[in-house]
Amino acid sequence: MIEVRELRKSFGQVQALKGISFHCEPGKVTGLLGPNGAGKTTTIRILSTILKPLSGTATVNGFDVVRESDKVRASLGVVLENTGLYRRLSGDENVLYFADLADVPRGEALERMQFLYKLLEIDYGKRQAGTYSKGMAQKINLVRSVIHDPPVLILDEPTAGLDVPSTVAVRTFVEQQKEAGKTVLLSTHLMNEVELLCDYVYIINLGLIVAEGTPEELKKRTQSSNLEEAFMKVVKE
Ligand SMILES: Nc1ncnc2c1ncn2[C@@H]1O[C@H](COP(=O)(O)OP(=O)(O)OP(=O)(O)O)[C@@H](O)[C@H]1O
Repeated sequence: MIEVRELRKSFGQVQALKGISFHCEPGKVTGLLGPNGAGKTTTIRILSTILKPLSGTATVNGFDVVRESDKVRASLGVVLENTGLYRRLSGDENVLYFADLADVPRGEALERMQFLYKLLEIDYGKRQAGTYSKGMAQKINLVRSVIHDPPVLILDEPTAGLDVPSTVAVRTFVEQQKEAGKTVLLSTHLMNEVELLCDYVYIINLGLIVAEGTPEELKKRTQSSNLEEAFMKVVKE
């Protein structure tokens, strides 16, 4: 579960978040959509405890992102476009290093790693991460993000710059996490991704939530034949 209430954040004169509220439920994929500069990354950085809000509250798995940041981090898997893998380590070593940091027993970590490798068709875990293509690295990054089996998963543009097979792998992963009952927050610019994956969507613009609903509701409300059109109408308003 993620609960965000009246979250505000400024960078100097720029009001990146002007009091946004939303929530994400277990077993659902919630989309956070918005044009460039809308405030999506700022929101995700606050939820990941990298940034502190100016005011308002946010909880992840019931823990406050400011007062209980350790518990929030333990509850969270975060996938960013930049994978940040250690290039000199193999994929396996990257994954297991994270498992160690999260105090996951080795047997459990290996079992989970093998399950996810199979799901994502990873057969290159023994190779140095520095030799991976972007898609290969992102798939290892997905495994690493959930090796501690967190109840909440946040993905920021997880398919940016990936080819079709890698994009499909990311989607398979998101669907599996949803089926496993995880709370998933997905930030993306890709409307077909939203249509395929998201149960509920919040559209953010200029630091405010300007619309919310299921993809179907948003299309209906804006009398649009597709989500891209609905998005454009909402953002222009
Ligand atoms: N560290 C920072 N210093 C100054 N301004 C910032 C900083 N981080 C974000 N901003 C500003 O805050 C606003 C929201 O930015 P944010 O990165 O959250 O948007 P976004 O929705 O993630 O955009 P994109 O889709 O381009 O990634 C923008 O006006 C941005 O320029």
